[in-house]
Amino acid sequence: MKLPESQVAVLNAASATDATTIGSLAEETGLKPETVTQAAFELRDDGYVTVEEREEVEYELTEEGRQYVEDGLPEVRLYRAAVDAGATADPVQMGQVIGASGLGGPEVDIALANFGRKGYGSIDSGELAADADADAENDPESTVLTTLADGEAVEDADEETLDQLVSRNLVERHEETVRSVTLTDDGVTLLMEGVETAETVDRLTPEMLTSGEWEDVEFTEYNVEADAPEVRTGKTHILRQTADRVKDVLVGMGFQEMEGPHADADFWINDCLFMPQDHPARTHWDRFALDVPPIEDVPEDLVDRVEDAHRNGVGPDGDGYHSPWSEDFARAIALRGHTTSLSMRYLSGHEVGDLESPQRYFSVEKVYRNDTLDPTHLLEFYQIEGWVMADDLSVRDLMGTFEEFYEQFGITDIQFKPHYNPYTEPSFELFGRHPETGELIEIGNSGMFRDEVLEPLGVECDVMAWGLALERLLMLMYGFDDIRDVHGTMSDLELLREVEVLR
Ligand SMILES: N[C@@H](Cc1ccccc1)C(=O)O
Repeated sequence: MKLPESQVAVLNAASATDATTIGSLAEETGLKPETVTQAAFELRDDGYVTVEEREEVEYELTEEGRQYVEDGLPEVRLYRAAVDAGATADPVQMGQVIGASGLGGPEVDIALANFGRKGYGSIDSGELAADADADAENDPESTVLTTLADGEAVEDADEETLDQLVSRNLVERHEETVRSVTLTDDGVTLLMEGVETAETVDRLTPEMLTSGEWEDVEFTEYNVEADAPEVRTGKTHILRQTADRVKDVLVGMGFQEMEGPHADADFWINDCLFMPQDHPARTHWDRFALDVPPIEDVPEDLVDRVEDAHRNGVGPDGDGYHSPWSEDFARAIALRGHTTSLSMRYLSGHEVGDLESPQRYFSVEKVYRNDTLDPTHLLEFYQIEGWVMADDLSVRDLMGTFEEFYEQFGITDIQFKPHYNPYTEPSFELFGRHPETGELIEIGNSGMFRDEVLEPLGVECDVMAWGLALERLLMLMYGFDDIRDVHGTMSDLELLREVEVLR
């Protein structure tokens, strides 16, 4: 019988009476663990060995854990110093105990937090009292750390202590699948009958192609189940990937990209949009105001026209808001709550000069809102802003554009709901169905800019516009139901590492 070299090596190294781990087989044969695993699976498929799998948990000291094995846990050192200072009898000034303990830097906070948690004593108005009955010399966490440092197994240690050490980042927990190989009767028979090494080739090379050797060699079969080393390279976050894809799609639809400041004048964020200065969204509740000098660079004549629109409206039947309007208020700086500020900058001619119809512009940029965090709201998110300027636009154009856009992401059942914005008429909210929960979720807001917006800007044709949430698009594409899984400090790293990139 002829078998590939690695299989022959594994057969010879395996035993019929004891299960041998892939690790020991790799050591004995001098082959890589993944090669041994592959050979073992192939032999198993032919009935010559059995492969047993077991999940094993291993614990390893971290750098900090190792440090504490040498120096003692900070809370234990604090307790010793407290006992020496007589804090078991009467409370002692905390500063004195800390000084005597030799603890410094972040260790002090660590010591204090764990001192209290473990019941070694208490701290009250700057004084530290130690509990005389506490047994800091037999601290279970210290014991586990020393056991690990001695290279001994900690399987018997209390689960809670291990969890605590892992959460303190003193110990790392590794879980792995350990496979062991045992010869079957057929395997033993095969060995007794004798096996020879077959020359198999595991990859095709350019040399083999040119020499024609490929025609005669025997190729190793692929085993897609074989363990391969896990490679964790850096990769682009799916939010960024999706943002890039959105940009590509919009560029493909003939749009140009807008750029502009994250911190901007209220003038561009709100006033140009005919948002009354006493609008609820303009109060400090929603807005991240910045304590910086007001903007200087705004065209005076535009400020006048915008003020006039607010006070008197536009057109012969125009009517303004009859509410206060102040230029200082307009010039104050805040983090933009939407990127419609960019649309205003571009439509006014302030960024790239006066624009001739038709035009299409977009941005995929961050916006900031003082919202309450929940599964669908973050304090900052990405908005897909866009507008089309043309001589004669209708709601059908708006809807058609969204259908065309979302279709590129596999989303074909967009729904529209009439809405109100101070700056568009008519206005529509967009909804899409969440692929997992089946719920309709809001994915954007849109409309045709009103004359009160366009006239001061000097735009004489129609403009349809929108702001779509990139994170919501992501939810529809990937089925996430909590946006905090992909964005921010609570993100689920495993999910981000493993999520398949949809193209
Ligand atoms: N600014 C709106 C989106 C929008 C932009 C342009 C026109 C209409 C709506 C929002 O943030 O919800």
